[in-house]
Amino acid sequence: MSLTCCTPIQAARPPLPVQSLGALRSSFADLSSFKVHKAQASRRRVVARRASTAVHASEALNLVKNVALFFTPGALLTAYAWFVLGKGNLADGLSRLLTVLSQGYLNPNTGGENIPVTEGELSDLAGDQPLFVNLFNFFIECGGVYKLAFGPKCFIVVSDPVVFRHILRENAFNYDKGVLAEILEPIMGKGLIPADLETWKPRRRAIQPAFHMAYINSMVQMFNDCAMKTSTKLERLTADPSKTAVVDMEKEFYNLALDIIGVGVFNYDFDSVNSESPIIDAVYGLLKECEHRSTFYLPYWNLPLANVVVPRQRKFSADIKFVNDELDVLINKARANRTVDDIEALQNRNYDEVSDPSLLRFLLDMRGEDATNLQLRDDLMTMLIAGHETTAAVLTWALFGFAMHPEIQEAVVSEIDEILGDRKPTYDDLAALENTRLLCAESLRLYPQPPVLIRRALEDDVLPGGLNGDPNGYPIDKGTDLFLSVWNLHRSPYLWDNAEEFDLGRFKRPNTNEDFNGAWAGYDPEKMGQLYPNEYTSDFAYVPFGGGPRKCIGDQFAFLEATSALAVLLRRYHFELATTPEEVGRAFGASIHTENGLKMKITRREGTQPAGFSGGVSTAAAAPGCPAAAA
Ligand code: HEM
Repeated sequence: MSLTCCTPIQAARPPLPVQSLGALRSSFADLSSFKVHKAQASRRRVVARRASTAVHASEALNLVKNVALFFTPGALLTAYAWFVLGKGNLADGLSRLLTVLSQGYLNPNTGGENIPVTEGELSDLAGDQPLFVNLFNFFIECGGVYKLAFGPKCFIVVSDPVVFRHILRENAFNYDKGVLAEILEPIMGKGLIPADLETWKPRRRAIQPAFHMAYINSMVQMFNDCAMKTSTKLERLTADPSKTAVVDMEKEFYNLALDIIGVGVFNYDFDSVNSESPIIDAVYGLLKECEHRSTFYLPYWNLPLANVVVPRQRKFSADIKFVNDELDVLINKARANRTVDDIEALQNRNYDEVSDPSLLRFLLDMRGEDATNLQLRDDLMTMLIAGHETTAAVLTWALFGFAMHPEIQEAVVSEIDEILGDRKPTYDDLAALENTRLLCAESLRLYPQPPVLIRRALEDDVLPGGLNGDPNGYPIDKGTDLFLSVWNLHRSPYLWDNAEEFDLGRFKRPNTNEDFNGAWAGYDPEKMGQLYPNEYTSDFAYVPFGGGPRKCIGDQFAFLEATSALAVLLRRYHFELATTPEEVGRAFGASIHTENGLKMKITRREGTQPAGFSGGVSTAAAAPGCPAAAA
């Protein structure tokens, strides 16, 4: 790799462990065509240039295909972009021009004159790797806080736990979701994730109590029943012992997670594990569009007529209308059966007897909560999207990590056999499955979803310098856009031993780095009172669910869901990778989920019960929408 460090601050940084370097070399081998120039200017600057003109040409072609379609005086503007705006290739010129036109400003001032700068063109980043993977390289080169000045926009990239803590918790209300809110607003409206602070505060206060203990317990029963539905499907697929069943488990996890979130949020059974339907198509269309918008460089969908002329935007308009109409029907139906009560009374209901335990029901029944249909729809849509792909990704990567490590398989499966057998797990059982939980936790460390959190400063602020940064901190201006790279944080060689390694025991060991001079408290497993290691146990070095007031509201829901699904499936089946690990790894690099799926050879484990639970632990009725598990 030709990237080198040059500044005094970087030279003072501890050398990378050999293992990390090896892994970095292989992970980022294709970045070796980057060339770094060292500049001794007062402002440190790293200029990266991509050498391959072939890549430039194909990127340019793709971008032109995407934008020229609707950009009416295309030829004129292309020429303007390329020749008048100057440097880079055609794609770079178009990127600058379109962003200027659609967002109305050029190179906003981000303050932070003393922040190391990584500067280049859009095409420098648009290689085979997604943006967040490239950002790791620049982190190693420039430090825990640096400016990314590629194309027309400038972001500050954060990879340091002390700075994460400042932005997410200590000065959290100085930041909103910025670019992310702009991207998600057409889909989630004013739902919790994109909401401005004024909208967010009362909605968070209203929704938080809905995730109470009785609800979570009732959800655990539903998770088990839905996971059993997947197990029953695998039983069918493995029925013929003369044939090896190869199943795309990523797809199965996406279906399972969709069924679960539908029931948990609005008591709607998509039944996507077993069937296909227009509503499932439309929801998947929206999820794909969310991914597309959050990873595409140019917000072309904001341009006039984009939703008429661009086929994928036409499909998006149709999908969102379809899903919104369905949600309206569900909300109106639930509204018609409203039985209003105080929060405490609602939380103390006997959930074994409640036919509709969903969040929607709780929000409608809560006294004093008179959210409009529009606000409820935004909240439901947000949770549908926030709770689906994220959980499916954890399951996919946990199974990948499991399949890759025989010693992990042994530790996880023997624990499930011992604690559960074929019994239906309760909350306490899932809490006792330490190895299965740590399997999920380690997957979330190496493959965090989302890999980057986005913020915009509402007022001027001073960011802490972090490890080896400026001891006086970094002043930033109001309006500054920030990428908080969870990916970098979770793989940081300054925070984790053998950071690139999938290690089930990692979160059982304490960990610290004295170079922080006490500014970072390190990781302490003794603090782990909850189901999973989090921002408190790691002092903001491990934040798969974010941290501070805007932390994920569904963290327990998701963690229990993933643990339950793995417990049910790993007990009953052997899973063996049907493709090479490199293929899976490469696919991950190309997308936020695996591109070719996670193909697994599946065989039944003898002596287990694949199509039902045994042993009478749970007395809970089967969750609505999911089949009653055999007792
Ligand atoms: C493994 C699964 C999940 C992961 C990794 C995850 C991750 C996250 C992260 C990192 C955030 C913070 C975003 C930020 O600070 O910008 C967040 C927020 C959020 N998540 Fe999750 N999430 C998961 C599952 C869920 C589920 C199941 C639900 C709902 C049932 C949910 C609902 C939300 C909501 C509503 C927010 C916004 C919270 C707020 O701003 O107040 N998430 N999630």
